[in-house]
Amino acid sequence: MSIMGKPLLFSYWRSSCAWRVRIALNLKEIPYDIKPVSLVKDGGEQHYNEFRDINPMEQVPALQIDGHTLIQSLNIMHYLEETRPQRPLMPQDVHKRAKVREICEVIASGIQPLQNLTVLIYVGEDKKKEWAQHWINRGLRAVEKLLSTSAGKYCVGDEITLADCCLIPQVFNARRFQVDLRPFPIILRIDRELENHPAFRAAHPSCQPDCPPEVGK
Ligand SMILES: O=C(O)/C=C\C(=O)CC(=O)CC(=O)O
Repeated sequence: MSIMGKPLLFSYWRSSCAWRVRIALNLKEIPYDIKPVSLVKDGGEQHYNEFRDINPMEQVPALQIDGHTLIQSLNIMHYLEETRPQRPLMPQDVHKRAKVREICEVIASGIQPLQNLTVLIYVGEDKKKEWAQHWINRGLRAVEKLLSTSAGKYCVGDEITLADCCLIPQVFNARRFQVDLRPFPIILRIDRELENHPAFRAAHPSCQPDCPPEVGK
């Protein structure tokens, strides 16, 4: 694997956290390679010793870049923002910056970890759908409320930011767990706005090298 060459993203096609980073890399037009880590094969390759050395949390994503290995999707996206100023994904205005971080945190700390694979396995097959729906619903209600004052064309104003990188994969997960999205018109509008954006499209699970063929394009 290339430490000093092209960045290498340890990714899984359906991981919403790896997907956030793929969107940011694409928006910034940073060429990168993908090393798929199957979260399901043989109990999960993320638990293998070799991967634990890369990410002790045994999760994707991890990004090898500039001679460093970075973990945690928000950390990685902020690193990209700080080192690759092209196509900024944070606004200039300090209050808008706070709004972007707020929406990212609500999703990355307040929703996604509660419906993560490891948590759903722990919750058990019988309860997992109801559990995921509950926490996604609760979180998206908050996001919709926040967007009612921050959104323009996108989550915060009219420029694409890190908040959009977090929102779109979370909407996919909401659909996956059959959450009724009709109470969230702003979220749905932003999702429609971005679904065909090339950077978002290329990052979509169905366009990943490790997407199972039966899922299709
Ligand atoms: O069923 C699978 O294919 C395994 C894992 C995932 O989708 C990824 C997650 O754990 C959910 C997420 O990223 O929010």
